[in-house]
Amino acid sequence: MIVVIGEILIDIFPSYQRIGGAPFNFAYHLKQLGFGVRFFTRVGDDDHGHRILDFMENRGFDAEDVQIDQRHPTGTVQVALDSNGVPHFDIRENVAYDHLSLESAMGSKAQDARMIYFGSLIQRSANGYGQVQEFLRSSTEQTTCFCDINMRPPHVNPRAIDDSLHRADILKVNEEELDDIRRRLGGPPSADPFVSWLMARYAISTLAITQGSRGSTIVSGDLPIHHLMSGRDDVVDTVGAGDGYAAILAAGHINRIPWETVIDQASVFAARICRIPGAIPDDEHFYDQPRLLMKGNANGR
Ligand SMILES: OC[C@H]1O[C@](O)(CO)[C@@H](O)[C@@H]1O
Repeated sequence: MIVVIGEILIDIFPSYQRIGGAPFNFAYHLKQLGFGVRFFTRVGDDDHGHRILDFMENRGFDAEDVQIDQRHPTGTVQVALDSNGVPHFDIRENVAYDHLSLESAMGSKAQDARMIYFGSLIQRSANGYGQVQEFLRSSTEQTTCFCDINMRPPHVNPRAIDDSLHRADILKVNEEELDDIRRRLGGPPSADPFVSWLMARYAISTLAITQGSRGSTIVSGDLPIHHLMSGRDDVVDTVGAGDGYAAILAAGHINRIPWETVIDQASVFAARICRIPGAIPDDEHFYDQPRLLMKGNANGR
């Protein structure tokens, strides 16, 4: 079982609306790939919240894991796109997910999950920070903690970043986020020594760095593995590309697929997410190929 905690929200683009939020996007992909997933989140008792609940129930999520907040609205984000489809997010504050309670998750078997995914946006509020960190503290040693730092200034809580890095076994960041972390922490000024320093300081076993249309790098063990892209074509928007990448990374880790294969598949999947509006596809056949490719491998790691 993979346990995902965090926000779900409505991405409001200039001419369409999509369900989003990095934890939800991640959870959705893994569920479609055939993994057992529980997703703990919170929505408002409003039209957006009802739409989200209907959607999740239709796609087989457990509605009991979705709290309904009577006082705060469902999270929304205004998304503006530049000419390359790269988003600028204007994220509404004090919404339902900021008031998530993980009490029911802590009272269940969720701490025994094989993997827990968490991010940093939900930790912008004192409540979200406290809940996430308490949940992580109560997890067992066997659980892999997958942390996706989503720096969305000004929605950044520096203490949450530091604590989250301490909890992370697998860390996924983009290159701007890595720079931001470097500025906050100090450490070696150049890229490779900083990565080694960061991984040693926080006992991170695997670090993935996405570099937009230029590719990505996975560092796990001694050698970094690079994947170079030859640019992206047909981009609608890049919203959720990193979340798709993270989902394939998690699937590859769980099924012990060699990182060389994982990085290729994660890159292909992220590029496909860029060709659809928003972060998750409508077409259920979207997952046919990755579902086959990400099924364990006898020659795996
Ligand atoms: O963090 C806010 C934004 O990030 C995303 O999750 C994509 O990674 C969007 O769906 C959301 O609006």
